[in-house]
Amino acid sequence: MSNLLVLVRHGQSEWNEKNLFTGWRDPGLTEQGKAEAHESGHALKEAGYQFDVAFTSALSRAQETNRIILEELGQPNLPVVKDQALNERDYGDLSGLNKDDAREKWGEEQVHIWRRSYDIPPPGGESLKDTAARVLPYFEKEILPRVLKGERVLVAAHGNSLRALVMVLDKLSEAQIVKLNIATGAPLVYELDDKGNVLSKKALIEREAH
Ligand SMILES: O=C(O)[C@@H](CO)OP(=O)(O)O
Repeated sequence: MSNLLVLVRHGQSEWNEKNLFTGWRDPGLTEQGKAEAHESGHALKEAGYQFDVAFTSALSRAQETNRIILEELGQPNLPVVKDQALNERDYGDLSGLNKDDAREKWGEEQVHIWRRSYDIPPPGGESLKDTAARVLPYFEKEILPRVLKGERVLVAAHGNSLRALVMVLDKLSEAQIVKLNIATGAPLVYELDDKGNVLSKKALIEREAH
């Protein structure tokens, strides 16, 4: 298949499990998170996918997920490009706080706005729009040209850096992006035409997103 782009969010992290805002903090994967990464790699292998290059962020949970997937695919030595442009959104002052405690303090609606709105940043952190302003130029300069050359590309990143990408690929509005959650360890397989438009999209694993 030509023009293959697979996006995958890292498996469950230790802070996902503890329900803490994470952002640019760097916890590792839980056992469940590692299992989700293995499952992703296995599903990609079963579906016959192989890659020419993988991109990931500067954070361990995405790098570890990427490593496990490549191991499952039998491609442990694939070139991997790591860049902080693909990092999770910076959660600013919320980083390290418990999400339920934050709801009690600021209210359910305010916390949902910080987590899922397009252009309202959490205090001291990045909105999705801010995140997109670093993810998209990186995608357009470093990732998309390689996809369009026919290289098969895997991107292992984060809930919100991937929401920024999916928003553009799926042509979602600011209202639609509020409702989009990306599940951990569940590859999204895109086939793009030679201009970068989406020809097909499928989720290889159905998992509930939180
Ligand atoms: O804490 C975070 O960094 C992210 C991803 O786990 O959380 P949220 O889903 O609230 O954007």
